[in-house]
Amino acid sequence: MVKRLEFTHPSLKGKLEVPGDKSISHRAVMFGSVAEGETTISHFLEGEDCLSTIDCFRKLGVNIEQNGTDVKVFGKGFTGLSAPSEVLDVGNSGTSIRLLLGLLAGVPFDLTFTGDESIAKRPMKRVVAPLRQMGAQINGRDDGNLIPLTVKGSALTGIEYELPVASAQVKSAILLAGLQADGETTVIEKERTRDHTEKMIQSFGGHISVDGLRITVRGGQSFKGGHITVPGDISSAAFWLAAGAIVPGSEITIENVGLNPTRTGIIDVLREMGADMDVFVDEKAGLGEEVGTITIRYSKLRGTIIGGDIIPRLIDEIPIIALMATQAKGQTIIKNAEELKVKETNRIDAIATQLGRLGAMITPTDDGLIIEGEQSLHGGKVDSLTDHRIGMTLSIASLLSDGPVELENESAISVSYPSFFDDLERLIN
Ligand SMILES: O=C(O)C1=C[C@@H](OP(=O)(O)O)[C@@H](O)[C@H](O)C1
Ligand SMILES: C=C(OP(=O)(O)O)C(=O)O
Repeated sequence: MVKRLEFTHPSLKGKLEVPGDKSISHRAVMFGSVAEGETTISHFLEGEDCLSTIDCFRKLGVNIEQNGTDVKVFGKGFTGLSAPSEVLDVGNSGTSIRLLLGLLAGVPFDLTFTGDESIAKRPMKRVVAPLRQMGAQINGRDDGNLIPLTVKGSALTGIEYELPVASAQVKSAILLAGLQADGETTVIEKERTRDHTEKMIQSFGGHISVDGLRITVRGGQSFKGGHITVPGDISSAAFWLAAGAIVPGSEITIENVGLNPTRTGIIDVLREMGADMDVFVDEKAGLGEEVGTITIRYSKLRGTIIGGDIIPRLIDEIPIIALMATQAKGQTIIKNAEELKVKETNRIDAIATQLGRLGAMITPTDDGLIIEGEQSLHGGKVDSLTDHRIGMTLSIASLLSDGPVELENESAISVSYPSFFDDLERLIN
């Protein structure tokens, strides 16, 4: 499908709430399923990725009622899951497969995972290798580096594991396996990554110890269901933060957005680039997750250098940050972001080629991008390459382009933000 995006001197104004956080929505369903008793979830992200997680647990015998953004999970406990008669299909979702491999490595039955064309290219050895060290029996293409993968549920033993990559998915997979392993499991992070799994273990009544970058869980724990209100996803809000900052005449307020410090790298970058922005931390969402309100107004930005330990705190926001940088005064350099190569697409290439089609001068490097500032964009034909974040970045770019933008594969956006174009229309003046 092709979407034609054509705007004449738009400005974006208004208040909105973005859909629920994708990382937290996945984890709420996972913990709700292996907890005892009922879990109710409100402001759940009804995006395709999180629906894939629900679908997998239904196939594992968990009764889940989903009514829009309200979800009720009738937990079965770790021991109540049943052998699926079908293959578990994670669709486009890296978070689903990597976390489920950990969560399910120790169940007493066999299962098979598959997914779409993009997930079939994404590396799985990063989770398969440590899980095998724990005793998991996982087999698949390319010695388990690529799906389809089969898991032959087996007894697990705790390990101490130093993460070779800064990845919350790998950390979470090991911790989730550790919950069913014999003894203790310790993960040592390279750099701090999003800590929603750690917070959720606690809010479901479990125990976890976090000592700097060293995180330990013990096996044999049980969890108790409860209520979870999912904060708005800062990774979705990022598109409006960028649009507000670079589209002349804009002023946007985003309410109830998650402000967990392991996710707020975009706010640090906006400040560094000189954005006109107010951030208020309002309340706790009941998960130990900070929530608040951000207001952003158009202003002239300046280029910056982004690298080091901020990268995991903004990894999914790099496509939209690259677009912001095309409008800033001076050059922007993004480095230490090689992980972008193994997302839904190779995002380093996708950003450079697709924004390049609209006239942006962006040089891909081995671990990031060099972006020239103060560029004017023109219309053209672009492609999301079936990557939701690339699709949304190109849609925001169309607000600045002189001439229509034709976006191919726009439907990918529903992976994380099904109401993206409705919200865009509401904000346009
Ligand atoms: O744990 C999570 O929910 C996620 C972790 C990140 O992936 P990596 O762990 O591969 O960096 C991120 O890119 C993804 O969108 C969601
Ligand atoms: C990388 C992403 O997600 P996942 O790894 O879950 O596919 C993303 O949402 O940008």
